Amino acid sequence: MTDFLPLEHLVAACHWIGAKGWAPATGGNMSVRQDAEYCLLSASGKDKGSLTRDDFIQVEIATNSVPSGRKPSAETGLHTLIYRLFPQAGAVLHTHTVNSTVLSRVEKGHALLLSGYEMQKTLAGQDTHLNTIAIPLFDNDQDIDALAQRIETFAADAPMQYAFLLRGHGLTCWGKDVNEARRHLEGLEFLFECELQRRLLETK
Ligand SMILES: CSCCC(=O)C(=O)COP(=O)(O)O
Ligand SMILES: [Zn+2]
Repeated sequence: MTDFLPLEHLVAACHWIGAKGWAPATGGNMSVRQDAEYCLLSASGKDKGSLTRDDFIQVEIATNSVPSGRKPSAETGLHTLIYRLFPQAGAVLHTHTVNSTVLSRVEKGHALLLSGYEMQKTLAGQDTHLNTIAIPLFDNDQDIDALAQRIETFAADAPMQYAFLLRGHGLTCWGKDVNEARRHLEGLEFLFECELQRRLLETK
């Protein structure tokens, strides 16, 4: 994979995610779009904080087929779904943070609602704390094809932007490029921390 700058950006993002402790014990996976047909996905089962460019595997977006025969992320089907649903999505980051894991269990509804936070403006197109941002929240499933199908069905009726949460599992977010996906991840993670602390304090 020579001279593909977005992959360099993705590898740097993986190292940053690892340093933050947001992909512990091989959790998490990351990808970047190559073109309309292919993406590059992190290899399954590796420490995502120390990936190199050789740890990224080409996957066909339409079919999840892997020309090399190597083993990309077990959650490949969620990344390719995002690239199919959103032709403008250029990168996808999935993390296992404590905040997203706990908050997605504490919240019993089908979305996490965020409002009143200035940091909502870290999300593309948001220009005020007065909006309510709904991050869809899906029950986790070990059957990734079934999970992807559930998310696709939801997205057909309710346009998704930025991210979704998997209950007790983590956050999957995306952006037009690696930098935007990274900003969405950092912004959402900050908002989740605020929301968790607000809920803790307000229930005392
Ligand atoms: C080790 S955590 C369980 C699997 C998971 O949720 C994950 O994000 C990592 O899976 P991968 O196959 O991408 O390594
Ligand atoms: Zn995961």
